Amino acid sequence: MVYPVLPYYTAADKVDSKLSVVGQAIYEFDGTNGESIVQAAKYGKPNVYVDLKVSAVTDETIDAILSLYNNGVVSIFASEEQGAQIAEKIPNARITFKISLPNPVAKTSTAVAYTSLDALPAKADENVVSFVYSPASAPLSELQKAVHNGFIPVVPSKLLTTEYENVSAYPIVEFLVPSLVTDREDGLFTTLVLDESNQCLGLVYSSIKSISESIKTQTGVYQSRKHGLWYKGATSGATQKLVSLDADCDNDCLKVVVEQAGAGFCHLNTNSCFGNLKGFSALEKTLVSRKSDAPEGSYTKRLFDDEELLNAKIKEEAEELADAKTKEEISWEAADLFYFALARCVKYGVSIADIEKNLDMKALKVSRRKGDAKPKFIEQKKVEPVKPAEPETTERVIGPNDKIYMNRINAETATTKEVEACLERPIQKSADIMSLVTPIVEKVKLEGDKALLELTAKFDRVELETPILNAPFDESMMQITDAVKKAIDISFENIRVFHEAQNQNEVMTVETCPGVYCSRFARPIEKVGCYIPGGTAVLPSTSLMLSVPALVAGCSDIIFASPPGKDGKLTPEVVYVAHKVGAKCIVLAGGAQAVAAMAYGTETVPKCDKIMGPGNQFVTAAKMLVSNDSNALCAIDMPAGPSEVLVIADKHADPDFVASDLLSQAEHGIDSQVILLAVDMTSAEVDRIDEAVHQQALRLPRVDIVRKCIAHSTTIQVKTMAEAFQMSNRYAPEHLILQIEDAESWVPKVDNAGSVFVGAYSPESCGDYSSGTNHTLPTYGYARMYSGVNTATFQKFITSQVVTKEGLKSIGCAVMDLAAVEGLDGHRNAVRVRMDKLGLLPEGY
Ligand SMILES: NC(=O)c1ccc[n+]([C@@H]2O[C@H](COP(=O)([O-])OP(=O)(O)OC[C@H]3O[C@@H](n4cnc5c(N)ncnc54)[C@H](O)[C@@H]3O)[C@@H](O)[C@H]2O)c1
Ligand SMILES: N[C@H](CO)Cc1c[nH]c[nH+]1
Ligand SMILES: [Zn+2]
Repeated sequence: MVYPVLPYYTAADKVDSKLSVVGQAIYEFDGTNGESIVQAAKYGKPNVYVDLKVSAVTDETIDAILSLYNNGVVSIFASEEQGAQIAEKIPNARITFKISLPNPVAKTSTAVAYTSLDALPAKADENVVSFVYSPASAPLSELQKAVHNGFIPVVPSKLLTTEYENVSAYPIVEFLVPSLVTDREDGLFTTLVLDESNQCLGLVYSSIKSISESIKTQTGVYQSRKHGLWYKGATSGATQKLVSLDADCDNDCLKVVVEQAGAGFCHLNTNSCFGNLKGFSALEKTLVSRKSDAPEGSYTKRLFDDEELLNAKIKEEAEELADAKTKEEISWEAADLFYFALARCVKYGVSIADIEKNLDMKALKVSRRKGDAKPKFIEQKKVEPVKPAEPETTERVIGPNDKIYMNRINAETATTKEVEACLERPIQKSADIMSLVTPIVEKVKLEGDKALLELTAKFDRVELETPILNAPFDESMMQITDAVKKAIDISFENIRVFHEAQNQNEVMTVETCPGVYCSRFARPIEKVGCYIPGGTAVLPSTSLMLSVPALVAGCSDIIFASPPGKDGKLTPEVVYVAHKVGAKCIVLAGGAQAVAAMAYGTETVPKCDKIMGPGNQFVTAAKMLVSNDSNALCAIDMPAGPSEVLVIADKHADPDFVASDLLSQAEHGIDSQVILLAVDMTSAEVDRIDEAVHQQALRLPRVDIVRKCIAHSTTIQVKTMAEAFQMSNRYAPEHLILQIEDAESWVPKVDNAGSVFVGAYSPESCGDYSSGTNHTLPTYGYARMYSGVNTATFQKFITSQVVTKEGLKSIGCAVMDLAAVEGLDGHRNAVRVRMDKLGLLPEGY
């Protein structure tokens, strides 16, 4: 049952919030005031009805009615004739037919409204909601009689709240009186108290007096069986704002909806008498309280303050939900999405009840009969506010049956901007990626192993019992074939030899002036973290590239980290290398969480002084994040992100070789990029490379990745070698391949690159695995200022000096003069006292 009175508002009436407890209202609609009805409907969130008061139902009226329905209007009260006209245009129109007695009742609707109180049927039809218009002069007793017979009186709103045309206002409670029944001896009404999300807070009792007080004060007031009237929260402070009142189907139980303040409803300080709220209501409550008093620096506070972070999380979780497949994954991802979505709602004061109201409103949507739309309506639909579309990507999509070829541009005819656009890396904006990675890093920092295990379950879809594998490693974990073992051993040795040659372990000493000896010596960094990627492909070669230089440098603790496979195990080749270099342990985790664990340490993961190694955008962003956190006290090698290659080729290059080099990097990942600078080549010559790319790509198992990478990779035709090197130096590629005549003679022109592959027989794969150079190299253009991993990456250099008496004589005055310029007398004095004792102090010092 709904509250048995329907307050009527004319266009001139002011909406009174007190009446919203009735939960419904009807507004007069003259064809022009639709917008204000929609606005009024939002006030107090009642069920909204509309009384149609137009002379004729025109197309404009229909448009306006459609808009009313679609903004949540429950039903339009209309004459039988106008109601029929509406129904003809809008198939699902919800109409309450106004029946003038003694006309026969045409039951074409689930609701009817009688236009006068006179000659009503004895009882309202149980299956139809029956309203009855009451004149302002109708005595309360007559209205109560109608209620008793099952009708809902439509009463001028003013009559319910104020003095109206010299008639005393009717207390709203009086409309409940004739309908409520109770079988209790004390005459009280059993009352359920609920919050706005329909969560039951508890069971109490009401009397007509307490209901009347409740409406008057707009708060929760009940009837205590021992203590009389009970103003909820009067002593505890846990007050209630009255939202609505209702009775159940047989009128013997009241439903009171409230907004509960303070600790909760129950005297035991729980949210409800059935314990604390759970699920959405609990989350909403927590977020609302965090919004007002989240501690500075907390994650929730950051979420509320940083719109970009919050929005990025919503998008990320939505994508993950879309990708989730199993029941567990879907519930996990949906929970994450709802959390961030609700945080955004709370930030803007939107409650779960508002969302539910919106859902109900959407369920009420109707549309015009097909083919009947008037041009004006179509235009209106066009301008309906829509969510701005995501910017469309201009990137080409290479489908499974399409030819796999690179974009092509001629630098001679293209603008500088167009060329630069082709050389832009296909990476996520750093602000976006940072906002994804920051909470991951924070979580591991705060929760240690627990977070590490949770994030591994989330991102790598594997549930582990421990995130660490400590040395000595079990033989069974490094079962590899002899051929692979031999390949690793050969590569190991070449890498060792090349990095040993770089080892500057001699003390370097220079006498800068007589008696002043300056030295520099290297010391290994003690604890080093080696990140070995394992997302789209596990890269045991990277474990060699990081740990062999660490071994050469003499680092005492070598810590590996690599994401485990779906079976929770590590690649045996990685374990074999870990064993070979004497690694202390292997962290079974990947991504930003592995980086955070090594940077801050956890219960099981040792804190590292420096983290090395390549990885995807999450890994690279996390490395940059922790290296900027002075609390982490952790350095990194460099930003080594998605692989990339730039090939400079001329007409002498073998198209198959060029294509194979481009593809060997394109297969790394969809965020990799490959660039070809074709120097003084004809279009036909470039076509041959394109053809080779297509043919070779089709034979690769990772062709799907290749397609996506090639779609944002370009061949740029340039005229001269000078132009090519200028462009390459600006791009600063991770790998530079020179497939040009007399390639070695061009090496001096290289200013910026991670590693250079010179001549037709130096494919990049050799450097990736076995030649001896390191494959962990700067990407994104960081080759302009960073070197690739080398032995020095694992060392720090300490300087020392010996200043003799003679030395003091050489530089003492210079030190004192500069200290005086800086106003640092203590510095000056440290030289002065010495020179004084030695009798070396010149006049004036
Ligand atoms: N520059 C170099 O020297 C060099 C060398 C070798 C490899 N690489 C590059 O390293 C990269 C390796 O990338 P990869 O993905 O294969 O392995 P990865 O180990 O770097 O990343 C995988 C991890 O990313 C995390 N992850 C995945 N999706 C995520 C998400 N939506 N949110 C948060 N975390 C997420 C997961 O935890 C997963 O373990 C490739 O781009 C390759 O080109 C570069
Ligand atoms: N080309 C990568 C560096 O960008 C390294 C690698 C490992 N395995 C194969 N390739
Ligand atoms: Zn590679």
